[in-house]
Amino acid sequence: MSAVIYPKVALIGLGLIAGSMAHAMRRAGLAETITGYARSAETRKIAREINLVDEVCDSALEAARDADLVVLCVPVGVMGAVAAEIAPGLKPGAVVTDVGSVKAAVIEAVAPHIPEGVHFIPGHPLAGTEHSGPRSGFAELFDNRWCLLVPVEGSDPGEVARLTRYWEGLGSNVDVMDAEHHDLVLAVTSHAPHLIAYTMVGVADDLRRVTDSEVIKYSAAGFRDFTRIAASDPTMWRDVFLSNKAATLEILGRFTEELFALQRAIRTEDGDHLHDYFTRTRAIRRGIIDAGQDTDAPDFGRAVASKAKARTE
Ligand SMILES: NC(=O)C1=CN([C@@H]2O[C@H](COP(=O)(O)OP(=O)(O)OC[C@H]3O[C@@H](n4cnc5c(N)ncnc54)[C@H](O)[C@@H]3O)[C@@H](O)[C@H]2O)C=CC1
Ligand SMILES: O=C(O)C(=O)Cc1ccc(O)cc1
Repeated sequence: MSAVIYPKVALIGLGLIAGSMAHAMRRAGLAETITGYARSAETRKIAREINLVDEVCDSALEAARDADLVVLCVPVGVMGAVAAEIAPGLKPGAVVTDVGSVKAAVIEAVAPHIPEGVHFIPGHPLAGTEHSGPRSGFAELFDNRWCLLVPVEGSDPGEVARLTRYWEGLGSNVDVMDAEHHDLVLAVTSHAPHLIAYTMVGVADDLRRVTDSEVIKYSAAGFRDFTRIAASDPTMWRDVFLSNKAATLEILGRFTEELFALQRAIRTEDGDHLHDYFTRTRAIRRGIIDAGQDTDAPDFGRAVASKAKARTE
C-alpha cells in the first residue's frame, strides 16, 4: 500500500524544521514531489546542492502552485506576508499549514489570505534544536515528539484527520488544542524558559569579575543548557516574543513574583520556604519522568517504546 498522503508538498522556508520534514517525508514516502523556497539565494543554493527537496523554486508562489499541502516554515513574523504571496497559486482543496511556535498571531496574520475552498489548519511540532538553516535538519527530529494541531473555525474534520496521519508519518504524536491555550502552554514550557536562558547567559557575560573563559571552563550542566538554548536563532525568537506578548508577559510576571519570594527567603534565611519550594518542584520533575516525557534521560527511547507497547496490548 502506498504511504503517500499528499502527492505534492511545498515547503516555504528551508531551515531546521522544513529540512527535517523533507528528510522525514522521504524516509516514510509521504509525498511524491517536494518543492521548496527560501527567501535567501544562498539558502536556495545550498538546498539545491544537498538535494534537500526535489525542486527548489525561485518564488514562494511557484513552489506552492498546485501543491496538495503547503507548509509555512518561516519565522512567525513573516507568516502573513508569505501567505499573501502564495495565495494566487493555491488550488481548490489544498491544505495550508504552518509550524510556527505561536498560534493566535499566526492565525490572525494568515487566515485572511487563504482563498475560499482551501483548508487552513495551523500546527506546531514541539521539537527543535538551537541550530538553524538548510543543513541543520534531520529525519528523526519529530520522532516520539508532540505535534499540536490548532484547527480554525470551520476546519474540515476529514482534513484535520489527514494532516494528523501526515504528522504521525513524520514520527510525531498529535494532539489538538485551541490557539489561546496553546500560546499560554507554550509561554510556560518554552517561551519564558528561553527568555530566562537568554538573560542568564547575558548576566554571565556582563559579570566582569568572572572571565568568559572561566564561565566556559567551569560551566556546570545547568548553565551549559542555558548557553545551548541562548544560541537559538535571534530572528525566530524575536518574532516569538513579539507575537506571544500577552501570555509571555503574564508568565514572566508570575516568574518575577516567585523569584522575589525566593530572594527574600535567602535574605531572611527562611530555609523552610526554600526547602518546601524545592520539594514541590522536584515532584513536578518526577511527574514528567513518570509520564515518559524526559527526552534527556538516557532511557527516554525505551520509556516511550514500552508505553507504546503497553498501549497496543
Ligand atoms: N527551531 C526550532 O527549534 C523550532 C522552530 N519552530 C518554528 O518553525 C519556524 C521555522 O523555524 P526554523 O526552521 O527553526 O528556522 P530557520 O531559521 O532554520 O529557517 C527559516 C527559513 O525561513 C526562510 N525565510 C525567512 N523569511 C522568509 C520569507 N519572508 N520568505 C521566505 N522564506 C523566508 C529563511 O531563509 C530560512 O530558510 C518558525 O516559525 C519557528 O517558530 C517550531 C518548532 C521548533
Ligand atoms: O531546543 C530546544 O530546547 C527547544 O525548546 C526547541 C523548540 C523551540 C521552539 C519550539 O517552538 C519548539 C521546540
